[in-house]
Amino acid sequence: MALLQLTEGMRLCPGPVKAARGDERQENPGTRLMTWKMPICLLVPNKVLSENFISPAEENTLMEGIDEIPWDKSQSGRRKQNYGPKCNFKKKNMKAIGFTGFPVFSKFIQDKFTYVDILKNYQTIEQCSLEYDADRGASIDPHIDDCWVWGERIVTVNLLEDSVLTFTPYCGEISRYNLSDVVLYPPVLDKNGHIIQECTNAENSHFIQECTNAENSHFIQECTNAENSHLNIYNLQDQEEIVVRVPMPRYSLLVMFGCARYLWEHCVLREDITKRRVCLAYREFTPVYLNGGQFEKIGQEIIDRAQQFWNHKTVS
Ligand SMILES: O=C(O)CCC(=O)C(=O)O
Ligand SMILES: [Fe+2]
Repeated sequence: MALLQLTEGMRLCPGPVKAARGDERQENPGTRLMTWKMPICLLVPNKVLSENFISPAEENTLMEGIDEIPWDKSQSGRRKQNYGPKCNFKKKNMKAIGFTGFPVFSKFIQDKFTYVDILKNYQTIEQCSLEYDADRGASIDPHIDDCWVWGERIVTVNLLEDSVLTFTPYCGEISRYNLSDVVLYPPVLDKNGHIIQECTNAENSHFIQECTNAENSHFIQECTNAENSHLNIYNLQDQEEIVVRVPMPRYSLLVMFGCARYLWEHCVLREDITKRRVCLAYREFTPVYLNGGQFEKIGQEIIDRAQQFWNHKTVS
């Protein structure tokens, strides 16, 4: 399956996020935020997108199943269906109880992950359907997905309409989002998006120590040094004014990792929901929950549950 490295279609927007969200649209209600007058292509390393990951027929199958399951209300006008362990990110507490795996109609998506190089050894431990309805003004605020339990590769499959993931550099506290935990475990992918083999070799009991050496690990240092960081190209004074717009076409798969995962916050703006968008979001464990990791035991219990698939028509 072909994977496109996303270098085009990203826009460096001159101006604060607030202006990007509202002002320009009010002046020009017909224009989309993507059509900036002075687009500058910005290579954000470590974001990969596979277009047409699923077919229209597969989307139909998914949506039929999804809409037969009740939705839960979520924040910012979203609705969700969440399958995974219960996590308290502040207390760093995780419970397997209540997690019974995933709806069987969505299994083919996880099966397809096997053919994506960048998703080698990807074991989903959380799958979440998210619905954004324009009538409810749905959006998701800028954030970084938790770094204590959720691993490097965050995957989304995009359904029903094209949308955009908007990135802004994160300049806040390292304690937020449990970002400080990132240095405690090895990266899964190098900066070119290649799997770091030694780190996924379960037989190598010292893999954590090996891979947390200065050369391989510590994304935060690695990505902010002059050589690797594309942020530095622009010699940013006001980092909060940088906005990168990443298209998420309908039917596509998007994998966020490395710098895009740890150094940028991402959000979906209300303006980028035309009618109704649904996405499936997938998460894997951080290495401390995997083979040889400190919390392998609870990790294995959850992985056993994550390998179950149930029929929503026969299970209540
Ligand atoms: O809707 C999306 O594509 C992003 C969702 C997201 O960022 C999240 O669930 O953490
Ligand atoms: Fe997220």
